[in-house]
Amino acid sequence: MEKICVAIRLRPPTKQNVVRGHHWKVSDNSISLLSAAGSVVSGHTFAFDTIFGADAKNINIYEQHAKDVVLSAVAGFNGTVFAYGQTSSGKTYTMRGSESEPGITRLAVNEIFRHIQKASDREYLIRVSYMEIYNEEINDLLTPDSRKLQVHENLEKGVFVAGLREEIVDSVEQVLGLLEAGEVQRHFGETNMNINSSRSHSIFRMVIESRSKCHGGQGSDDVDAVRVSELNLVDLAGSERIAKTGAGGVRLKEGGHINKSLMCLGNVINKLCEGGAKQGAHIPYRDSKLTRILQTALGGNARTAIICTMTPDEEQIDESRGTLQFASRAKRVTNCAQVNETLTDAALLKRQKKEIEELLLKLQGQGSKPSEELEKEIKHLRNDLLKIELEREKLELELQEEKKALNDKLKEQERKIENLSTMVISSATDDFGQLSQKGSRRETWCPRQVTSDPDIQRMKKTAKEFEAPSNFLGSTVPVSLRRSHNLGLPPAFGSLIEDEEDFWKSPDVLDKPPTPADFENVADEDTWASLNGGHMNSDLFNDRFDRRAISSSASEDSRCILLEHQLRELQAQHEQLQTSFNKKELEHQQQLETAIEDTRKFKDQVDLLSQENANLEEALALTETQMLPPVAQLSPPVVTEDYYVKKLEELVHEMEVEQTNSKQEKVRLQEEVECLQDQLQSANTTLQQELRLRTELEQEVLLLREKLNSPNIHMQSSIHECGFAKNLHSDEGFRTTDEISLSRKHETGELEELRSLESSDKEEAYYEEVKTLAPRCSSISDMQLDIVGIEDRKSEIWMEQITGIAAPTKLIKAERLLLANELQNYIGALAKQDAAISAICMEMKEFEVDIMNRSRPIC
Ligand SMILES: Nc1ncnc2c1ncn2[C@@H]1O[C@H](COP(=O)(O)OP(=O)(O)OP(=O)(O)O)[C@@H](O)[C@H]1O
Repeated sequence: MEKICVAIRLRPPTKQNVVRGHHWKVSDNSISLLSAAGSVVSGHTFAFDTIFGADAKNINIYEQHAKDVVLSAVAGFNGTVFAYGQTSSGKTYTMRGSESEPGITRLAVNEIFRHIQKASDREYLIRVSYMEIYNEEINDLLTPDSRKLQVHENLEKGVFVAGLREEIVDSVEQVLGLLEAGEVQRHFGETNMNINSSRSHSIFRMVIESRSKCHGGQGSDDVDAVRVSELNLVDLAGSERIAKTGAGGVRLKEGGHINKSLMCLGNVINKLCEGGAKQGAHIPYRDSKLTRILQTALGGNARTAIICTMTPDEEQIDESRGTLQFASRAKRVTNCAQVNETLTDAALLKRQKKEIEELLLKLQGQGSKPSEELEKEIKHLRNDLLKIELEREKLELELQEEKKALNDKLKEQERKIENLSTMVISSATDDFGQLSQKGSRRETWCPRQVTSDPDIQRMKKTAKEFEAPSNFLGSTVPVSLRRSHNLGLPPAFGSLIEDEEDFWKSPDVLDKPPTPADFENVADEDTWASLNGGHMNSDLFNDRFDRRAISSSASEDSRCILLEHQLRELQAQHEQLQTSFNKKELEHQQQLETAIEDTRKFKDQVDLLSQENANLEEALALTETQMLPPVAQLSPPVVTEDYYVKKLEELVHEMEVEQTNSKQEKVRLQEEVECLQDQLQSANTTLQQELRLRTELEQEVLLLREKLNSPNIHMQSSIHECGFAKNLHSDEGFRTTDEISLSRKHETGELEELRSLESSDKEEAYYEEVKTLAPRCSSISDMQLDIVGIEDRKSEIWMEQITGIAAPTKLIKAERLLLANELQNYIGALAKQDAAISAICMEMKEFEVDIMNRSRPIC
């Protein structure tokens, strides 16, 4: 047994910098309402396990308050986390959150998948569903067309929503996708208090199934047990005051439904915290869809955490107080959570098989002792069977008793209807046919003074008429009503009385009305009230008949109408009883069937174990016979011939099974060989590819080597070319022409133009110019001067050329370095390829050996 965990979350105020009147103050784990002066308002201090202030983040709330419930759900306990509070207090903010601050739902989903991925010993299957309760109708948020779903309950599933879609999921992303899709379908709307107010309660459910990964192996007994738990993450719609939300039309209707269902939730919590569940009192889960769906979470087999959200605003003090009161009650509710583990049929069989094997082993090891154990086991099972049978009988008896009681009730109702029918008829007859005979009847049963007025006497006699029906409630003596409280008067009858009021006020009519003590034989008032459909005023009962007596035939008509009305109501009651009787009968029938089914199963188990026991005893006898000394063996065999025949047949059967198995194994091995051959072939292909790649790489390396050598040659030839050109200029007989042209160029300033030309083109341009300008040279001195200039210029150009070559040389060197690195990398890659190829070769060899081994004929 554990209590529901309740935490309070205070959202930030909606208005900043307001004048401080009454306000809430949090200190440690308690919250109090303070007046403007700062004193605590009496009766307004509430204590809780945790109170989260306005600066708390969703992650803090999850870690401290919801995480345990989520992890318990992974471990097989049912769990529910829900947010409760008035509108706009931050429920959706807490449960759904935002992109920047994910809420409890997202954090829980992440946690579950993180946990599952880490778990190495169990495997999990997760299903999710998402529904909303809108205007007291259940809609499937994952299937928009699925509306108005119904809640059902059965022994196997407990309370469930029929037709709700469940999606199997295997990743956080998939769940978040479904959540988003569901959110789109959910009903939100704008009110004065919240621009995006939830108009429905939403329930996001994760069903977590898990089982041990080593099922089928040796080890724990419970390896095949399956755990199934549910985690409900609920975002409730908030309670609202119509005056504040300004709801009208659709919003008004929604608000009504929201408030009603929250009231039902409050009622359930109230009943539970008063200890109703323990005392077996009725808990009104069925009053709303919300409480019905959350039934397990409230006082049932589940761990539950509630986050009560509230706003600190002064205008919302009443609502916040309501939330705190709800929270205080909720934290007193106790749940009884346990791991939900089920055994599949296969697992059950396996467990039993294992038990038998163990028993056999013991039998072999310890002589006859295990058979005692077996007997014990059988006894135990028989006891269980007996218990179940007893329970079934009890149920049958109960059913019969209930049937009888209902039948009796029905009969009684029928009798009453009959009586009333008779009364209706007789009253009509009395009124119109037998008025003249009334004078001869008994005066009165009322011990009071009677007037001499003939009308009044007639009235009294008519009152006796009511007393008369001898079969009224099976009594033959006069009956009256016990007056204790006023049950109200039907309007038609009321008006009748008003008409005659003056008459009754007259002191001559009656002295005093009779008191209950005046009557010895009285009928129960409730019976009378039920006969009259709860409308009869017992104070007026006696008077009614007196007044009727003196009233006209119209009042007799009213009586007829009244009786007919009662008759109709009784018939309705009768029908109701009949329906409930049928329902009860059906329920009992179902219970009976279940009990019979259980009994049958147990019987089967007992038979199985008895059979097993018999076999074991036979086997034991046989072993003992075989172990007898040779002389003893000469004595007549303990086991019959039939037994041997049976054993032989079994042996033959076993061999046949083994043969079939070995055939299947052969086929499987052949398939495996084929598969391995395929693998070999693909490995061969890979090898070919690797070899081709290797050749390519080698070629590439060669090319790179060539490339590395080539820049040297190029550089040397460039240098050589430069030197050669210099020599050429000094040796050739162009000098004069050059000198002339250059001196001319100096004169004309055209040499400057030449200098700006690219160094490679400079020489050529220079000679061209020399050729063109030569005829223009006239004096030798000029020529001599020019020769000096030309020489200087030439050496300048050569220097430029040499400097020009230095830069490419540097580049080439860098390139060479790069290429060397690249080459190194290629060589490394080549080595890796070599290693891979040798590994593949090794693997291939292993495959071949394996294939050889497997292809050997099976002995
Ligand atoms: N702790 C908080 N911190 C910051 N903002 C908050 C906090 N709680 C709520 N809010 C803001 O207040 C507004 C109303 O919150 P929310 O919609 O979660 O309220 P609600 O209780 O779900 O209301 P309803 O019942 O009407 O759906 C939102 O804009 C939300 O961002």
